[in-house]
Amino acid sequence: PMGATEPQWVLMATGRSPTNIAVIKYWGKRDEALILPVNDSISVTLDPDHLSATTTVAASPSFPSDRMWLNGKEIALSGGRFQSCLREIRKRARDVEDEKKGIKIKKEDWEKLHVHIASYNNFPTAAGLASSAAGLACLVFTLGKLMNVNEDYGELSSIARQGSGSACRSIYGGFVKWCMGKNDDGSDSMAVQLVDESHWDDLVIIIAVVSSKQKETSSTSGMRDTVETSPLLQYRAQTVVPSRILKMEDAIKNRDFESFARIISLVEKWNHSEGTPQVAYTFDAGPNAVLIARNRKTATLLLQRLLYTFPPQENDLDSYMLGDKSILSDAGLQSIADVEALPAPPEMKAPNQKFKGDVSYFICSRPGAGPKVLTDESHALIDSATGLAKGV
Ligand SMILES: Nc1ncnc2c1ncn2[C@@H]1O[C@H](COP(=O)(O)OP(=O)(O)OP(=O)(O)O)[C@@H](O)[C@H]1O
Ligand SMILES: C[C@@](O)(CCOP(=O)(O)OP(=O)(O)O)CC(=O)O
Repeated sequence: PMGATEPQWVLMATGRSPTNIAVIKYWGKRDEALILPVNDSISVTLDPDHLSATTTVAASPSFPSDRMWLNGKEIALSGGRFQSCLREIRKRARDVEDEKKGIKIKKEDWEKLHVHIASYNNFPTAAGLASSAAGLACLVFTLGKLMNVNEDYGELSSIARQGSGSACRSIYGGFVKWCMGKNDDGSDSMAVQLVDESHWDDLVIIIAVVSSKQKETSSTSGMRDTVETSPLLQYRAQTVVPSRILKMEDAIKNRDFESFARIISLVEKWNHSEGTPQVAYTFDAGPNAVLIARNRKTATLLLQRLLYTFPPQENDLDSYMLGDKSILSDAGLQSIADVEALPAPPEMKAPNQKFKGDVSYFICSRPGAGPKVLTDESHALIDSATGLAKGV
């Protein structure tokens, strides 16, 4: 029933996708348009409760064009990456029937139907916290649901890859490997799940957000510069990464924190003084540190050290720790007074080194699950009556 005289309908789907943090980084492309990398990479997916994108996609015969709102502001969909994702999902669209709403869409109708997309990130966008990974994975996953796409997750990851490379890894939970592939058309460049989020669930991941300002250099242009100017990148891609990928896969499968931490380096002093690594750390293309503690107990000891050294600027602990706030009480830190009473860590040689205000806030997270559909209509970001983003 798509005639102009019929009452117009709006069909919607809402999904939520996690971010991921690479422990073996993707850096450098061999094909810019298809987003094909020069090396394999491995990441851990973060709990979507703490860091995720939520996206509603809507289709209606009354929409004259495709439109998108990100965090309440309309943005252009004309970019090649958004267009690739839309095109690839549309190509795979199938018949959809919603009996309750009396909507019937034939496979071939999808070519003519336009979509409205509204997305919201529950963390800062374009600040080096992989918003593009969560965002593009969520767009592809949710469009796929709306259009009843039947492809397996490998295929979806390959489409998400064309939106942003790291997005292909956010299609799965747990630990994920992006296999670079060999084919020129990118058909074998996709992500696979190594283990799900329950495999190594005592890991605690604390992100120190040093700056949530928009980065000056995007990963896209940063890695382009590296490809063009660094004679070392080839050596990394061809020699360093392949052997590390194997070691990292073994470390993950065996929950071998020592190997895992050695590969991505150490939180130097403490790990040295303990003799065996307690915490691993990694950075993406930005200033924010991602700290990975081997278990909850270690995470509380880490947090005491972090808050001793980086006390909050404002006298408010609640806004200083986002995500899983319960880590604060586990560490015995209920109030600013508790933070002020923290003793200097024994391994610290210059105990007066405190850097108030250097960290904006922390986010406490853990390995998390992959994308999912949010069926409860209250999560929808598009108003089904108007077809427009809510609250704009
Ligand atoms: N929820 C979303 N839905 C769709 N697109 C998004 C979403 N969030 C971010 N993006 C896209 O990703 C871009 C930001 O990506 P960019 O790579 O610059 O930053 P980042 O992903 O936060 O950092 P990095 O990838 O280096 O960790 C935005 O300008 C927008 O185009
Ligand atoms: C440092 C990284 O986070 C780089 C991520 O780069 P993007 O995936 O954001 O780049 P594009 O493919 O150009 O969109 C490392 C990683 O996630 O593996």
